[in-house]
Amino acid sequence: MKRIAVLTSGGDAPGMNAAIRSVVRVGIAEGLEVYGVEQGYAGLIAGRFVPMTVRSVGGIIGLGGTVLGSARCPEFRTEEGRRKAIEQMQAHGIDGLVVIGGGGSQTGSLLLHRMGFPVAGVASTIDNDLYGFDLTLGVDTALNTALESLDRIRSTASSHHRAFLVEVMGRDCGYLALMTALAGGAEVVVVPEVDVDPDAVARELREAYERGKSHAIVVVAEGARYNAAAMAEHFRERRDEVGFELRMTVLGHVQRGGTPTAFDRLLGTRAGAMAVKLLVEGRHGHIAGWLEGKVQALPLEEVVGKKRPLEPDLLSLAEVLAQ
Ligand SMILES: Nc1ncnc2c1ncn2[C@@H]1O[C@H](COP(=O)(O)OP(=O)(O)O)[C@@H](O)[C@H]1O
Ligand SMILES: O=P(O)(O)OC[C@H]1O[C@](O)(COP(=O)(O)O)[C@@H](O)[C@@H]1O
Ligand SMILES: [Mg+2]
Repeated sequence: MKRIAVLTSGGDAPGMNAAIRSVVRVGIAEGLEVYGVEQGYAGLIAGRFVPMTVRSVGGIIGLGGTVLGSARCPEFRTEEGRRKAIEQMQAHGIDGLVVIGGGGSQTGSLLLHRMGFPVAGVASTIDNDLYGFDLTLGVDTALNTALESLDRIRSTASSHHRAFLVEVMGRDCGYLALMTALAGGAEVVVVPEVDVDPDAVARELREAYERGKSHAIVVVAEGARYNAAAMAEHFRERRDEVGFELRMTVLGHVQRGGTPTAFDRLLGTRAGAMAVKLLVEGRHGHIAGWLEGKVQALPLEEVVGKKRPLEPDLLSLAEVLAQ
């Protein structure tokens, strides 16, 4: 292997820049030429390769987002699109690819691997929905950001004796919501993995009100059957059942931006380094991520296409603690 490329794909995640920096510098230290691909798979298909030097990644370790840019690329979902991507890499003499991204991106990288192109992944998404890993790159920062917002909401909720519906990201995975609720001391958490009746949520709020709580926080995952807006709409005509006056905050992309935590910088750094080693050592079709207290590689075949379960114990713990 002489020349590798690195791209970031899907929703950006804090720590991606640390991973890019690590891929570039470890790759160069291994004697490889390293190219960055702009805008994820869209840039791969269009041949947007930029030669990287040790200097091109100077000063980026603490930056949120991704200096390479990211994209969602429908064309890459087609075999034709993936063939074009491989042709572009061959035309540029690239013989290995590091894909920094989440479940969708790694589905794409597995398909490249099956087409015979050497790939290595870095498990990266704020959703923490990748099967097989304990934590993906960006989750720690996103969780801390959501938590900071929740703390701010709680103080104003308490002053006004209100209940808040706080919606957090995670696509169809409830991990961020559950952990935000647990770490933020929320009264109720609503995740996509459990079908929650909004009337049951109203009852819980009412009980909290009658117990004399000064506020109540419901953390709602965006992918739940009733997201925050749907839940608020459901409660609109039932204010008396809830007790508290109600407000809603959708945290949205705030959770995806900002400076990566120490954990995410270190995870990006170590997983990026491992991805390069995987390519160099010929362990193609693997993905590096955080598992059991260290960075480990798993075969993409074992990771892609499976659903990461939520820990049921933590769901019941959140319920017990919400007294
Ligand atoms: N089933 C698939 N087959 C091929 N490529 C895919 C597939 N799913 C996603 N991708 C590619 O990966 C990109 C990012 O996926 P997405 O699900 O949006 O983000 P993430 O990788 O963060 O989960 C998509 O825009 C598409 O180009
Ligand atoms: O940025 P967009 O395109 O609005 O997408 C929002 C989605 O991206 C995420 O922030 C991250 O998801 P991915 O890591 O799968 O890209 C989800 O939590 C959210 O549902
Ligand atoms: Mg995803």
